[in-house]
Amino acid sequence: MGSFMADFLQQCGGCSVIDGGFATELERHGADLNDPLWSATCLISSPHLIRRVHLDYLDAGANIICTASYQATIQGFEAKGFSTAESEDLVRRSVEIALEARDIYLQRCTKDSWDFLGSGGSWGRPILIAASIGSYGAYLADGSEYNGNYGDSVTLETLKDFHRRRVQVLANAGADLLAFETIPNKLEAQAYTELLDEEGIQIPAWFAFNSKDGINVVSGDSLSDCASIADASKQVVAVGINCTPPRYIHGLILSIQKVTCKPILVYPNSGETYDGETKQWLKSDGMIEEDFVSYVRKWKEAGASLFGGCCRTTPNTIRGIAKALSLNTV
Ligand code: MET
Ligand SMILES: [Zn+2]
Repeated sequence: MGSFMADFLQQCGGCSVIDGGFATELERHGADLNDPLWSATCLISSPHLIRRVHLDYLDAGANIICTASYQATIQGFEAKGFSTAESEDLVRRSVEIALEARDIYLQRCTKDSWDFLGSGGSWGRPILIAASIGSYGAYLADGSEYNGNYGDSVTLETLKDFHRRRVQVLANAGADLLAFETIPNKLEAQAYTELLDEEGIQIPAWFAFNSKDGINVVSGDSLSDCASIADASKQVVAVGINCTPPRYIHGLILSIQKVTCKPILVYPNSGETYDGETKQWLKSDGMIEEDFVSYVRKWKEAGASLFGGCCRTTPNTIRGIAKALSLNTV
């Protein structure tokens, strides 16, 4: 795993572009995600829309696309009446759709190379498929991915048992890496590193934590402790932050850097906050997309090398980031 990310970043010219908000982009296209499976409900009802959103992000310049599996759990599909085998197929399908999108995109680039060269000449850029894994809190769908409060009855073993089969299925489905996202506490980070090891997972992983105060991860656990757990795992090839307001990112990068030399990734949300009761996103700090993109320079200076967006960011955000990085204006 040692040089996986270094090699990839080198092929990308030093920095790489991650995609933007996936679930919220499905919603913008009209998908109804008011369901315990959230975006994963589209694996059942509208795989074409999933493929479309992946393609939109590739067209916008992303080097890494994250699959629709964030909230796709075997337990969640079983609760809807699917058999275990069908549930595992649906989880696997999330990777297959992303692989299809990459194939379609690359074929189109070969055929329409004129358009492609016209759009910035990024022909042949490397593209990775990251199999998304949301936290146990995301499966509970009760907001606990934003407070990391699982209660005393949830132990390291509970979390390992919960995640084990999905991690195996996703790791064997053809993805290039596993993206553990929105990790709310130390216990879950520890469970992931142990699982990667115990299951002999053959592909690398990244760990992305979330914060709501700009200092600690959302549970209140220390970010340094969390990032150190990631640093200690040979399988982990990048560590960072996702789904966190842009204004906190700079400081968080600096604290991650104190405990790891691994590449740092950041893919913040739009800066709006989600109101679980009204199920609406509220503008909180007047962040507009141009501001977000202009922050990339600061984040790069602070030491991050993979940049993208999370909830409520769009292909436009990603186009802005890709352009800024390719023009070396950041
Ligand atoms: C709540 S964070 C969601 C992350 C996931 N990759 C998505 O964009 O849908
Ligand atoms: Zn998000």
